[in-house]
Amino acid sequence: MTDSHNHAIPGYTLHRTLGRGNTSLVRLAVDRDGEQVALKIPHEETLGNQEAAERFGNEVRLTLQFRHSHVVRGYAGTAFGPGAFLAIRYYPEGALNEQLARIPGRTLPLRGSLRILADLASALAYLHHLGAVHQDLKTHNVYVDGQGRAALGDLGNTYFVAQGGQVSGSPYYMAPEIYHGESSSAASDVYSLGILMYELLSGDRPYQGNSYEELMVAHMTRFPAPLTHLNPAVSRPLSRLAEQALAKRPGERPHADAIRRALLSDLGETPQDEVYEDTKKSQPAQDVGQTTLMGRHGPTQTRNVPAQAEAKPEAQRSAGWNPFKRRK
Ligand SMILES: Nc1ncnc2c1ncn2[C@@H]1O[C@H](COP(=O)(O)OP(=O)(O)OP(=O)(O)O)[C@@H](O)[C@H]1O
Repeated sequence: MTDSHNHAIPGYTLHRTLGRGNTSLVRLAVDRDGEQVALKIPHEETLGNQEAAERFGNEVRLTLQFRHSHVVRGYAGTAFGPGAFLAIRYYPEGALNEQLARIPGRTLPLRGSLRILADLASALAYLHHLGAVHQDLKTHNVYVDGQGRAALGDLGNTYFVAQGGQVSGSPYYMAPEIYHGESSSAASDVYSLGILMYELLSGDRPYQGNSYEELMVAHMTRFPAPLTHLNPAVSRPLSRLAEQALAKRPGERPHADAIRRALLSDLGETPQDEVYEDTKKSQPAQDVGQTTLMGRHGPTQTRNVPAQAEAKPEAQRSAGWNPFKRRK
């Protein structure tokens, strides 16, 4: 597409293209230790657009800052400038939407779905514990490894609630209050998790529409059938929680950790309290003026980068209709 993808990135040997998103090209690469990584390299258009460049910079910093087994692990990165990149764990199967597209009927075995959902609920509980919201939970941003364990990726729209941030989301997964123009919150992430629970456990997203407006009306006014009616293998308590996750009012939704516990119970496991690795909670994205380049074994180098711009008021939704496309 552009030159920005072809420049060398010190320390990496670039191999084939894994995928192309709106923001970046993703290449398979091998690092100095001979390990495979996925390298996200922003498009030239991304670097040339302040808002898009900030979103990429935000993804770099938060991915390197967060430490959780179900958040895609970041190894190294440069947040801004012509050498910007992000090295993350490589998932040979690609994103979950791509994995599902290869399966007849787009349905995983029940235990596989429960495990993925439990891992994602765990990732959300971690972000919410830190005071952050993800804003874009969907199968496109979920990566599953060979053991069937899931990690949440694409932190470009993630922000710390106390700092404020730009509201975003994908129409299929967006909570009613986001359609209303309100701020996102832990509860709006939980709503997206509720949509994903229906998608993975019943085989279909609960709300459909042929336009942004139709989908908005569906999210605001309709109620899906209980999950246990659509898939009798789902327990009643879990089914109830999925319905509560889709409550129209954010205050009526459960916490992500309650959903994690119910999912583990359906897997026949006794849920334990989660213990979090020490994440640099004191460095929310807007305050960080440096990007730390991390090796696999810790920080190796720092570079100055501009601090992120002030949070902007809500922007217009995108003109083109794509129910998976982020609302920016
Ligand atoms: N860690 C990874 N391992 C393997 N493949 C990956 C990985 N990350 C991304 N990909 C591939 O690259 C594609 C594009 O990635 P992604 O959607 O994150 O791009 P983006 O431009 O940053 O995102 P967006 O389109 O939301 O702005 C994915 O659909 C997937 O096929």
